[in-house]
Amino acid sequence: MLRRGFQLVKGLGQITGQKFSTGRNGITIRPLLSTGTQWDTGSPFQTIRPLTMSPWPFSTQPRDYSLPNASWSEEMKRLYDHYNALCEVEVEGGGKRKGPWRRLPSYNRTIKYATGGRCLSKVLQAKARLFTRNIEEQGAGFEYVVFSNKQEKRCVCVFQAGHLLEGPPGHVHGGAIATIIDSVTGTLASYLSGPVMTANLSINYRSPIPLGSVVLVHSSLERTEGRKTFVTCQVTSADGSKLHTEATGLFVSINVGHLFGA
Ligand SMILES: CCCCCCCCCCCC(=O)SCCNC(=O)CCNC(=O)[C@H](O)C(C)(C)COP(=O)(O)OP(=O)(O)OC[C@H]1O[C@@H](n2cnc3c(N)ncnc32)[C@H](O)[C@@H]1OP(=O)(O)O
Repeated sequence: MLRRGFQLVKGLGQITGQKFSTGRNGITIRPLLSTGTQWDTGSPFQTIRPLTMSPWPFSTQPRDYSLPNASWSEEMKRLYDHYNALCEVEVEGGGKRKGPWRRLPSYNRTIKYATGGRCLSKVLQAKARLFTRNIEEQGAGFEYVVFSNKQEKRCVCVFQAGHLLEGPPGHVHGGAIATIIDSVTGTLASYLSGPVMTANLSINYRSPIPLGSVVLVHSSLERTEGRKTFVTCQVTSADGSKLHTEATGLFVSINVGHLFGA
């Protein structure tokens, strides 16, 4: 029992990136370090609330996949530069200040404890990767960067679809399009409403997306109703002249304990 308790504490330290002090019997007393966003995970860790979550609970510095890499086409880089420039505005006297847009960093891992109320096995902990960031070869899968505008409650994603995302010959698979739409709308919903899960995604495919092309995924808040966040989404060609896909999404706010079986 004590041994199990110690394992839970050790595991929790891995989630939160914190060190916990232990008493003579190896029982947790209090966190030694407390920074970052507070997340109440519910059971099975009720004895050591309040929990705090560091932004990155792993020891090595993660790669930010939203930054340009060698696989990005000229079009992708141009659009990145365009939206990146909107993240800062010039002020009188020559300085700059933050603009209305933000580039959202993007990593290939989430927290180690993710499902079913149980700790993931060590193998899963080590191997789990975010679905959209799990292809090592640059440019082969999902290359994308999301910019958000909190004031206007919308975001735009610049998305370059790599050769491993083929569905119909020479064009992007519908499931891959659904994936990027879920990611972008989900990012907007969680940016505006905190932790959410996709409850419903409704997609109309209007025209195929050529493999290797760069498209824009626009997402806007439609409305919120209690725990429900409704968003809309349009995927267009880079110049906006062609509508490829449109979608609506419903995201339901969750207590993070939902993911831990609480
Ligand atoms: C920057 C960081 C980035 C992070 C960026 C990460 C981006 C990736 C985003 C990926 C997101 C995913 O893929 S998430 C993975 C796919 N999704 C899932 O696996 C979700 C599985 N479903 C669930 O866990 C659950 O059903 C929930 C959480 C969705 C809802 O369950 P619940 O919490 O018990 O809530 P419940 O009472 O059922 O519903 C609450 C309200 O929503 C309504 N509601 C619930 N489901 C539906 C539905 N399908 N269609 C219509 N309405 C619905 C209910 O009628 C109710 O309305 P009312 O009575 O209040 O009016």
